[in-house]
Amino acid sequence: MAEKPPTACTPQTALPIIDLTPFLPISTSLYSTPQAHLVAKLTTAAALNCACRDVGFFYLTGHGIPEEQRRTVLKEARNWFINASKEEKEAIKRWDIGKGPGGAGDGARGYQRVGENVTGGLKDWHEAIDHYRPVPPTDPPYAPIHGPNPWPSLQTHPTFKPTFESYTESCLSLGHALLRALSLALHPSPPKEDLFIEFLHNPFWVMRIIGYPPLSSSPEREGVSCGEHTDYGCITLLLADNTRGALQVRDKNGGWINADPLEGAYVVNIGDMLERWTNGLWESTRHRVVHGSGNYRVSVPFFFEPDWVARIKPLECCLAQTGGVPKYDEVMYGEHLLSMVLGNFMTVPPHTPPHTPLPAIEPPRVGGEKKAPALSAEAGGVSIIIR
Ligand SMILES: O=C(O)CCC(=O)C(=O)O
Ligand SMILES: [Fe+2]
Repeated sequence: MAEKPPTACTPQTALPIIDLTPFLPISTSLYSTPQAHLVAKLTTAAALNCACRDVGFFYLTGHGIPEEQRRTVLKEARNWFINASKEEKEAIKRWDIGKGPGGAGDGARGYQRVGENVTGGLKDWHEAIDHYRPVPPTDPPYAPIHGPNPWPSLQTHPTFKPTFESYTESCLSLGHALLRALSLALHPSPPKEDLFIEFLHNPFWVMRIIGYPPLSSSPEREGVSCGEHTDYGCITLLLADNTRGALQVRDKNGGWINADPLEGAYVVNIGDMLERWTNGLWESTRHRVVHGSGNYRVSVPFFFEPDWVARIKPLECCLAQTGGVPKYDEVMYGEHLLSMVLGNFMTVPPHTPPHTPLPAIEPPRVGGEKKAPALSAEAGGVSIIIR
C-alpha cells in the first residue's frame, strides 16, 4: 500500500528543495501504479504548498532541463557581456517608445547599459538584455510591446540566438509542468492539476539576460546590483552562475536569506499574479541582488506568465481558504503588466549618478493594502523598472 503524502509544513530556515520529477512527461514510466504516481505528485505538491506559503522561494530539482543546456546559456550570456563591443551592445539597445530608427522602439525589448535600470528609486549596477514573447506588430492587445526581440549579430555571436530560443522552449515546458504542480498544491483533494490551464493557452514570457559587474567597480563602491522588489507575474525560473552571497530573499521576520546557487537546481519564486490567484495565501516574496564579490556575475531569470489577455482574480478554492472575501480586484494580466511597465513616468536627470534616490512613488493599491509597484518609465534616457 502506498504511503500517504505529508500534509503539515515544518518550519523553514533556508530555501526548501522541491523535486518536480513526478510532473515531468517521462514520469509515468517511473512509478509501478497510477496510485504510486499520484502519491508522488501529492508529496511534491504538499512540499510546494509549504514552500510557497512560508517562503515564496525554493530550489527546484527534477526539472528536466539538461545541465549542458543550462551551462551553454550561461556561457553564451557571459561571452557576450564580456566580449561584445560597446557598438555591438548599442546596436541592440532598448529604445523608448517610437524613439528608435524609423519610429521603432517599444520601451521594453533590448540591451540596457549598467545603471540604466532603476529599482525602487535607485539605479541598479547591472547590464541586461530584456526579451519578451515576440508578438505580431499589428496585434492590438499587446501594444506597445510589439515586435521581435533584438539579437546580437549572427556574424560575431552565431550560437547566441539558437541557444536562447531553444532554452525558451525548455522553460515554457517546465513552466507548464510547475503550474500543474502548483494547481495540485492548492487543490489536493480531489486532486486537480488544471486550475491554471484556462489562463495558459499562450503564456506570455519575459527573459532577462543579466550581467553584474562587481559593486566595487561602481562609483560609490557600494549600493545594490538589483534593488528590492517582487516579480510581477506567475513564476520566475532563475538560472545563475555559481556566485554566492548575491541574491537575497526577505524572510517573514524582515531579515535576509541568501539564495545561493544549488548545483543542478533552479531558484524559483512566485510572482504577484500567483499572490492574486491565491488571495494572498501565497505572497510574492521581496528579493534583491547585492553582488559584493569581485567576479562578473551572470544570471538569466525566465518569467513564466499567464496569457496576455488572462483575467486574474482570486480562485474559488483559495477564497474558501482565506475567509471568502477577495483581497484583490480582477486585472487583465497584459493591462496590469503595461500599467506597471509604462503607466508611470518620472523625471530623472539624464546624468543622475547610480544609486541616487528618485522621487517617491505612490504604490498601486492592492486589495486595500499598499504594495510595491512594478513599473517602468523613461525620462532623460533612464529606464526605471520597479518590479
Ligand atoms: O539576478 C538575480 O539573481 C535575480 C534578478 C531578479 O530578481 C530579477 O531580474 O527580477
Ligand atoms: Fe526578481
